[in-house]
This record gives sequence, structure tokens and C-alpha cells, in this order.
Amino acid sequence: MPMSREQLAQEIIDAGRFLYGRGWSPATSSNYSTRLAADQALLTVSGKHKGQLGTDDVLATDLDGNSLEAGKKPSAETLLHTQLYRWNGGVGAVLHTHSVNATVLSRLTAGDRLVLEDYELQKAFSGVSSHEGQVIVPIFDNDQDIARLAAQVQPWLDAHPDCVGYLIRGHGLYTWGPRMSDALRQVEAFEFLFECELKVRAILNR
Ligand SMILES: CSC[C@@H](O)[C@@H](O)C(=O)COP(=O)(O)O
Ligand SMILES: [Zn+2]
Repeated sequence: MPMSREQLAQEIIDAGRFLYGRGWSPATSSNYSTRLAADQALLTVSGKHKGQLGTDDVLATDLDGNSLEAGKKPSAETLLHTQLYRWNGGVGAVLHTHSVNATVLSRLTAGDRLVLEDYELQKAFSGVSSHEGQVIVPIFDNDQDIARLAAQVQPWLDAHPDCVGYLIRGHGLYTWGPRMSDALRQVEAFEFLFECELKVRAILNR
């Protein structure tokens, strides 16, 4: 049975409490969404403390990022969510976080991608069944013009249908999944792997 708007809103509220509690969504940063219908998303409004969301702090949008609820300010990064729902009909939840490790690692990594390899925890990502492959995480330069940033992301998504997430340099992570629980698992996996990468690099001095 499909989940009601109230249930989906509660999933977003619970995700915010968890992600804020882990330190991955500080100071009103981050935005979260679920698919509300084939052609609609339910997204966090802009500027709210993500550890203290209430049922009024979400709004419905169409998949072009237009608000369907007057009087509420959509997340500044709405287009980065809706493009994922349009890209893949199997995406049911999208999470954007702002952890220290994602921010630092994306700044330390030269070039346009982070390559994760030889980590058992790669298997937490959708479609990955062994540590032996590579999980490639593209890194896009930050841009306050979100339509322009979304236009940078789209060709990567189109060329990589198995993409599980991306970084925005000095900004944060986007990841997604069929359900909120999948997206949350992937945030945790990314955070574990980002921390491993930073520790390995510090020890190897590279
Ligand atoms: C508090 S700075 C972070 C924001 O600029 C933005 O990147 C962000 O993640 C939250 O924006 P929001 O409009 O609340 O969805
Ligand atoms: Zn952000």
C-alpha cells in the first residue's frame, strides 16, 4: 500500500533528527525529500533546522521544482532533488547532507571524482556486491545558481545510470534510494567511507 503524505512527512522528520544527531546536517543545512506521486516530490522547506522539523516544514512540488503549496518557501536546492526523480522512476527518497568529512574530502580531492575501492562497506550501496569494484563519486564545483549546477549534474547521471551519489565541492553529499531507509543507509556508508579515506590519506600523507 502506498504511504500517505503524513507517513512520508514523518519519514523526513525522522531522517532530519537522525542526520542532525550524527552531525551531518548542522546549522539549518541539508534538504530531504521523498516521492509523493509519480510526478510529485515532498521536500523540506527552506531554512529550517533539520533536527527540529515539524509536519508543516515540508511541501509538495512538481518534478520541474515548482511548489504546489502557496505560502511555503521551497528548499533552495529543490531542482537537485526533482532532477533525480525525473532521471530514475525508481528513486523514492533523496537526502542531501553537509558533513565535515564530505566537505573536507571534496576539497582535498583534485579532479572531478572520488574513487572508492577495496572497502567491504561499498556493498551497502545499491547494486554493489563486492569490494572488488570501484564506486565512483563525481565531484561538481559548488554553484549558488542551482539550475546551472543541476545542468552540470544531468549529463553525469545520464551517462552513469548506476550512480549512487555525488559530492558538491566544499558543500556536501547527495544520495538517494528506492525508500528512505535505503537513502539513509547510503548516507551512513558514504560517511564511513569518507572518514576512512581521510584517515588513510592522513597516514599515507597523500
Ligand atoms: C545553511 S547553509 C546551507 C544552504 O545554503 C544549503 O546548501 C542547504 O543545504 C539548505 O538549504 P535549504 O534552502 O534550507 O534547503
Ligand atoms: Zn546544501
